[in-house]
Amino acid sequence: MVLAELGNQLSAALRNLNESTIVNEDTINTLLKEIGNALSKSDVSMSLIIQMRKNIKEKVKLDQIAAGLNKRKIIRKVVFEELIRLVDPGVPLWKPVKGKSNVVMFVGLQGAGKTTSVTKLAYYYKKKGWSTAIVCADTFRAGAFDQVRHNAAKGKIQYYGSDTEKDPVVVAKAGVDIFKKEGTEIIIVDTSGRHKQDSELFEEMKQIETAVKPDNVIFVMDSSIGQAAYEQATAFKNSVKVGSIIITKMDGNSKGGGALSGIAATGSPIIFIGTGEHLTDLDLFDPETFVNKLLGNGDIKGMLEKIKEVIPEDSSSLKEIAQGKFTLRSMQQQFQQILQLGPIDKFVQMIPGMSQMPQLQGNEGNLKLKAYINILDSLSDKELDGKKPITQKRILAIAQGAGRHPKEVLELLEQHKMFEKLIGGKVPGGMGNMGNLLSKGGPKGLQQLQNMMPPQMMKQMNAAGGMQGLLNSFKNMDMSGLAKMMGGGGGGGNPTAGGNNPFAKMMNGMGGLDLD
Ligand SMILES: Nc1nc2c(ncn2[C@@H]2O[C@H](COP(=O)(O)OP(=O)(O)OP(=O)(O)O)[C@@H](O)[C@H]2O)c(=O)[nH]1
Repeated sequence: MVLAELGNQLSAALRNLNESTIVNEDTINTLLKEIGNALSKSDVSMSLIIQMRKNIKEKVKLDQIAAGLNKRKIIRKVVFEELIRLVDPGVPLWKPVKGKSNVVMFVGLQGAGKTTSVTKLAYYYKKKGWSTAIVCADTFRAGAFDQVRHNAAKGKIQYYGSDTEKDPVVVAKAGVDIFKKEGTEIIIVDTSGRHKQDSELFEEMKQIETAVKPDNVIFVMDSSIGQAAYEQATAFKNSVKVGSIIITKMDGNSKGGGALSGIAATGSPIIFIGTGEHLTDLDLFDPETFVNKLLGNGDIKGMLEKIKEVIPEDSSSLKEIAQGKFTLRSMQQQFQQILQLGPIDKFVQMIPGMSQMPQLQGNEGNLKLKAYINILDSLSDKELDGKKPITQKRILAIAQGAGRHPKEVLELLEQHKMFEKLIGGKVPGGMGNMGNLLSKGGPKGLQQLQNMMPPQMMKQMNAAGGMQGLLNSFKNMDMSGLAKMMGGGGGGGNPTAGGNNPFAKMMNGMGGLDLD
């Protein structure tokens, strides 16, 4: 993950603060030094670091903190606020207006990820019910229009471009006019990549801006840009009215701090981050969530949003779950929905403390899920609905039909039995009531789910058996181990172990949702 190293070092600095026996000026100076070093190693510009250290110093006045107040907590809060300030210039986010044409122009350095992000953004709004279109005004790079054509086709998005017209201003204006006339709500203009030194290309960019009068100019920045970020971003800001930022390739391993300096240079807020090459690899940016993830505190908000996106409130499997039933068909439906969450590894990273686990790279969870879906697809309707038992002979036939090992079929059936028990409320501390929450309440139910999460989640997670075991459970889709570890009691363990532990309940609840 980009900025992972920075996150580790900042977390370590804050841990040192927690572990220090006394808190005095020396403690603060040491902390500031460690934070400064971490930021500097990640390519954050020196002027930003100096400013941040000054701000922290000014806000933390040890001699003015009343006796009895927790100094460490106050310092941590100030550091957190200042980290947020690094990624949040405090400017309101641009929001398109429904029912009118909103023109968005993309600018950025060559290869920053503009064309990819243009399609992702168009797709994002399309999925939310907006009419969207792409205009390719990159007449400079050979193949740019083909790339737009190809990407747009993938997302079934309207597009405009020209194979013959060489003047990008003409193409941009013509495309925007056409889509405006059609009443398209989001019209995104992709422009060619340019470098600070390309004065001609910068002039051309200004002309496109004048011609299409964008409601928002989005500056696309590659997270690996490094120290050059500030200067480059300033050059763009001085030429066109940069209103928002998208940082791309956040799924990579770059240091990432340079991009943070780019934010300061433009004074514009980040609206999205690119987290992969696929159409859906675009995440809304929320400064607080970002810093929480950076410090390994997880992203519960994002996790709930994702669940809300893929599990419809009227899902028949949720209705069944609410009634304490869980058939293999429900399991099949839920697995399919979970796959829509994207890579499971990414999802798991939203859980506190797991964002920086190197073991989470890869796609094993999804492969397992797909294997299970293959097996479930080989079942007959009666078997899926629990109207016919699955015999030994059938297990062999199902395995053959799905192209999987019979052991995996057995494993799946065992998992199903365990979920069935949990959902049926046969396991104390199980998820009987979770199905209700989610199926009846929809988003409200999710809110309740969120409320059930204890603040000391991380502590409990560690106390409950350690990260590695938990991680393995996630990766192996082994809910029984996970439930046991959380004190829940699935899969033949002590069924009463869950007690009133809310975290155990939550994990059991997730078991019912097949999030693992
Ligand atoms: N891993 C990853 N790759 C990305 C992301 N965004 C873009 N890319 C890749 O980055 C490369 C360049 O992306 P483009 O969208 O072509 O970049 P561009 O800014 O339009 O390029 P020019 O038109 O030449 O300026 C492509 O290989 C993309 O697949 C991202 O968020 N993550």
